[in-house]
Amino acid sequence: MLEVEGLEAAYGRARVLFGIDFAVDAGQLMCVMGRNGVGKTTLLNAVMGVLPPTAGKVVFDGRDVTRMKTHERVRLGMGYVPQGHETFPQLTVQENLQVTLEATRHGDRKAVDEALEAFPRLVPLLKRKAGFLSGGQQQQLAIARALVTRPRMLILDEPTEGIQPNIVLEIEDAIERLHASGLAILLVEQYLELALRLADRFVILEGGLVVHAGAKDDLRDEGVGRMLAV
Ligand SMILES: Nc1ncnc2c1ncn2[C@@H]1O[C@H](COP(=O)(O)OP(=O)(O)OP(=O)(O)O)[C@@H](O)[C@H]1O
Repeated sequence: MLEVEGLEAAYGRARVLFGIDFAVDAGQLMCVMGRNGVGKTTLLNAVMGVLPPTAGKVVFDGRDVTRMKTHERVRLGMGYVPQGHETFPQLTVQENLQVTLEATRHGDRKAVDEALEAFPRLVPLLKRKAGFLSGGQQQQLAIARALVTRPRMLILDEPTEGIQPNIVLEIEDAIERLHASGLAILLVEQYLELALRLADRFVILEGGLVVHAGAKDDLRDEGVGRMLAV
């Protein structure tokens, strides 16, 4: 469903990705792991066209999307939730979802209800401004907004980072349910326990390269722990 081939990216002259290869099959949950600063966020930004790659290819559902704009990729079914749970702080929860719906091509109002089913905690907060939500609630809203676009693949950058523990569990449960419902997911996650719970497959980045890749059970290898240890 998603193929990333020889992907390279840079900030000005500073090269960050040096030829990344991996693929995510339909319905699969792929976890991108690695220590701070190895290029995980850069990889997602390059996959989504937020940072145009300097070399390589991104293919989604058989279409080469490497040169497409981010919004065109979203229309094709790539739902992106960047790091830092971005929402419109001055708009209410309802308005945040509505604005996203209006930007979609399908325009089906039921998509808002479906997104809220994934995050029922947001229902009593519909009239509250997003800026007044807790970090965890904002993250739920950010994922719900991506769901309103009816993605075929959800791309999540450290969705539980810096979030209070009781909501972390809710977010993990929601990701697990979305995955169980057949949605493909590309998840950046630093923590081994979470990857062990959710991932089908994983890649570990180091210095802008994939240094290890495998199936969930390979995450128990001793060497993997060393690659992730700070
Ligand atoms: N906007 C930017 N301009 C210049 N350099 C950047 C920029 N964003 C990131 N970098 C650098 O690129 C490298 C990879 O950063 P990136 O954020 O992709 O790593 P990461 O693995 O996602 O780390 P973290 O887990 O801390 O988010 C780092 O050396 C970082 O300093």
